[in-house]
Amino acid sequence: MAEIALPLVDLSSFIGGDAAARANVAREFTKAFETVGFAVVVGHGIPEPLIDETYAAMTAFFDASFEAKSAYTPPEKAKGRGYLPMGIESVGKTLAGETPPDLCEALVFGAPHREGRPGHRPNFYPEQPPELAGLVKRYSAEILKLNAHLVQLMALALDMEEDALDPLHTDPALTLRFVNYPDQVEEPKPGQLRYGEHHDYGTLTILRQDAAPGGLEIRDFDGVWKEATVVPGSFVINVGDLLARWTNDRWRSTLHRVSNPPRGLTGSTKRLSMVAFTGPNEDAEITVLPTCRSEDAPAKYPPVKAGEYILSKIAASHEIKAD
Ligand SMILES: O=C(O)CCC(=O)C(=O)O
Ligand SMILES: [Fe+2]
Repeated sequence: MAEIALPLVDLSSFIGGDAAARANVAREFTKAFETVGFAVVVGHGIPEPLIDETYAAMTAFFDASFEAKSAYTPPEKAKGRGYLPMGIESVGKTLAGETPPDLCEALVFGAPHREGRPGHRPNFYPEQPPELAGLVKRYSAEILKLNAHLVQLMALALDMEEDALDPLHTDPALTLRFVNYPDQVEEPKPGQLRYGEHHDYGTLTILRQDAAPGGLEIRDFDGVWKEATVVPGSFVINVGDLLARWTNDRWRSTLHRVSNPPRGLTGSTKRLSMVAFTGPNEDAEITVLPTCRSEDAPAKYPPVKAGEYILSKIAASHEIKAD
């Protein structure tokens, strides 16, 4: 499998830099998303100890028994919150037809910053390990801070004033998905992957991956699957369908998947990812940006409401069988 080094962007000179430094980062950002649809960011400002502690708490949660974890599966068996055991999701389904279930289990939290508000379904916080709930809330708050920088970087990178998109992100969408990909004792079925090929749905996805074998692969321009190299201390950021649409496909929502580890490494291939899917305010109207259309390249998409668009994508392709 060929490897691809994703374009590396150092955010520290955006977060703390002057106008010239910020413009430079914006140029790198747009180049990455116009070509690969993915970037690796360092200098992101999220404290490494918090990331490590959250990772360790999630490892402890997934190491618990199936019975203990299942106490946090919501009755509706939908993807938006709680514990999702292995066997009920097959993300590649709509693209590749009926495919065997993905070889992962997940713990999902919907927008912790909206908790307690009318209409917000409560999240399920495991009681063990006891530090997990607090860590999820702190991690979520840090991701939101980073996202606020990324929203400004996005605006600048798309040739707007850097605060142009702020009003659409006063209460941003956020889903946190912690995913455990167990060591594969049994050989996967034909066509079965850790996580099947898919696009993300929102604007930017912010992913912390570890260095376990059997990792992220992206489909490059040439149609060839390539393994993304892992940069310690970084986040992988990629463009989702809503953002591609917003930019009239100037930025790419690139197909990606998580591969199975080599059989020869069985015994040491457990992988844990921490994924944050972000989006604008639920009621934001997403109309192709004026800087991404022209007389020669008119808008390809009618306006949509951000929240409705993401929900319809989830409903269409992540349909889950209730038993
Ligand atoms: O675990 C990973 O590296 C990627 C997961 C992913 O693509 C997703 O959750 O959408
Ligand atoms: Fe993804």
